[in-house]
Amino acid sequence: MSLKLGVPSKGRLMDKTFAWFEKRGITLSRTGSDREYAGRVDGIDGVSLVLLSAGEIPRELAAGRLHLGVTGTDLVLEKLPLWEQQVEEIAQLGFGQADLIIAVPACWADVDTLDDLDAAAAGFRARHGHRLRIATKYHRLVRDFLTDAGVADYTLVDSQGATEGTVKNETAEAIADITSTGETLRANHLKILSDGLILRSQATLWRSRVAPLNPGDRQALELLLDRLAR
Ligand SMILES: Nc1ncnc2c1ncn2[C@@H]1O[C@H](COP(=O)(O)OP(=O)(O)OP(=O)(O)O)[C@@H](O)[C@H]1O
Ligand SMILES: O=P(O)(O)OC[C@H]1O[C@H](OP(=O)(O)OP(=O)(O)O)[C@H](O)[C@@H]1O
Repeated sequence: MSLKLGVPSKGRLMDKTFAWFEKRGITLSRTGSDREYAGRVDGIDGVSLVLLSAGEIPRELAAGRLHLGVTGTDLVLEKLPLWEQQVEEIAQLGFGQADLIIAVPACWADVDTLDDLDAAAAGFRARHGHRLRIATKYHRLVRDFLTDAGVADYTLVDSQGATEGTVKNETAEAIADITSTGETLRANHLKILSDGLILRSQATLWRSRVAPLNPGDRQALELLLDRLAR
């Protein structure tokens, strides 16, 4: 057995995570072919690298199959309702910053706030006979946020990618998604509600509170955390 560290298997989070560990004297690398999801850890003993989807890391930490994992705050809070009992935040890594927001068509001149959205939703239902649709993959976070804001007359439609396109494609009237530069929103003629910020997210190193640790794992964990804290 060894201490299992989960890291996103591709894209911006993987590269920046590798660089973050490298700066602290721990080399993470992919081994084998480009398509083989195998990796290794150099610079510390007793730690193995698990490459997997950023979206699956919260579940693996909560199930205790990973001891440590790097993924965004947004994904942990969305996927783990009891996240504080299941994982502990070890370090915010200073990259992968993105805001989870609610956006509507830029041409909706009368809708700039959540109250406006609430009013528009009631009018929409009266006119169209069905509820205003909000496309998102962040179902739990969006529902909780809108409940707190007193917005009720809407329905969520699932969108696992290219969410900003759903409005043009007429499968939703509004969206809730992450934005970083804002370019995707602008390109799709959407505007953020002035009070529509649900969450600020960034890549974070998490520790599972439930993963079993044998004495060797415990030693490796202490050593690793000590190295990362320097
Ligand atoms: N444009 C962006 N800028 C910065 N961070 C982003 C951006 N888009 C996504 N992220 C962050 O990256 C993390 C992974 O996002 P996402 O689930 O979209 O991954 P993915 O690349 O689609 O990977 P996978 O499909 O394998 O899960 C999330 O925590 C998210 O907040
Ligand atoms: O504000 P911006 O800098 O334009 O970035 C925001 C975009 O980045 C993410 O998409 P990603 O590239 O992960 O693709 P996806 O649509 O498949 O989620 C996110 O879902 C937005 O669409």
